[in-house]
Amino acid sequence: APLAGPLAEKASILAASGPSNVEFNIAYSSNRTEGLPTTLILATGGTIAGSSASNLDSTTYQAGVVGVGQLIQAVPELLHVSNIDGMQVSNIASESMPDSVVLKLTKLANKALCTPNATYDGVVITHGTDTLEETAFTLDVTLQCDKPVVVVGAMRPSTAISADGPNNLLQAVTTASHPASRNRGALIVLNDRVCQAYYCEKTQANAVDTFDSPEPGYSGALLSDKLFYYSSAAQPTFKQTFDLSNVTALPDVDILYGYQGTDFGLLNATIADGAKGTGAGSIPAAALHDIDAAAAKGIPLVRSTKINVGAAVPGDVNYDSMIAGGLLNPVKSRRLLQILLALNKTNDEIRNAFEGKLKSYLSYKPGSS
Ligand SMILES: NC(=O)C[C@H](N)C(=O)O
Repeated sequence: APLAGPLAEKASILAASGPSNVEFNIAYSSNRTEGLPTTLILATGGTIAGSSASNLDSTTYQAGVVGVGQLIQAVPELLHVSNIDGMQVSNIASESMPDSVVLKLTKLANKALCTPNATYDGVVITHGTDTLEETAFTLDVTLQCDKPVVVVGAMRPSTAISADGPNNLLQAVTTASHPASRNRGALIVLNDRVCQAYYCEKTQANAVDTFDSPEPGYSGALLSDKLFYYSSAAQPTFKQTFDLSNVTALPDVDILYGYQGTDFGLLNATIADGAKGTGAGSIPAAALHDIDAAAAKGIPLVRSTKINVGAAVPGDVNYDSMIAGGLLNPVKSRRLLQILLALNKTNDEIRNAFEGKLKSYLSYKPGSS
């Protein structure tokens, strides 16, 4: 049925924000202070822009209500740190974030930061937290220069007692406009921590202390309003970057979740429905026949672990028709597979992009160079 009411309005915002339209449509521009860096805020919605009639409500509010100008003006301290422009890219809960808007975000960020006459020093993306790691990962592997993109959200809506959005936004702009943030790819900043987008995940559904990358750890932190990093700039070992400037759409890739009693009829259904690739974890033996058949048709299948921490390791003979996602969780594996398919990579190139570097570590022989 056609959408009605507020949802119809949101759907029309999304329709207007297709990837071919990557002009800066600046809704808010601060007075310029000479000598300060300049940050572009790309607002997409989420709880950071959420609102509720009750200041006690942190769970059943409406996400994606407050506009970018209001978000910025609620934190005048931002203007002591950076000159600010703000653009409203969408205003939705992140569980409704379409691939087209994520593709648009990466194009806007690259245009703002990486073109020869780029005037911005950093980009901040305000985003719902439920799928924030997917957008942040996509930005991380598609950014074409060493300037920072910082993705930020909030766990409490703007109307809540002790809303976390304003301070998170200030910390995000502080991070995006700081020279020490260069050459670190995309970063996620919430709750006084700076986390590398490649590894960072949402780990708690409700609490403000939720984004973490438990094994690699945080890159930096904010003490009051001051940023520091634990180490000099470094990129994740397994990260590769890709140029999406000529890509107009990301292909369909579905995720199938493995559990006791998994119905792998879904695998065939999703392929029949046009999926160009799928992801899964360790696989029930009963599904292997269908998996091998799908792989034989040339459909790349990536298996990645649903456990937050750890790796799907290449070289497992039980699953040799599948590609191992390594350290990437299912949603990040999906994004990487979409990007590789959008760039028309062959299945061997896709396998190599997922497995190559981890395999070279696993095949290391002491004494070899
Ligand atoms: N805290 C949040 O932002 C959750 C919200 N459902 C969203 O992702 O948009």
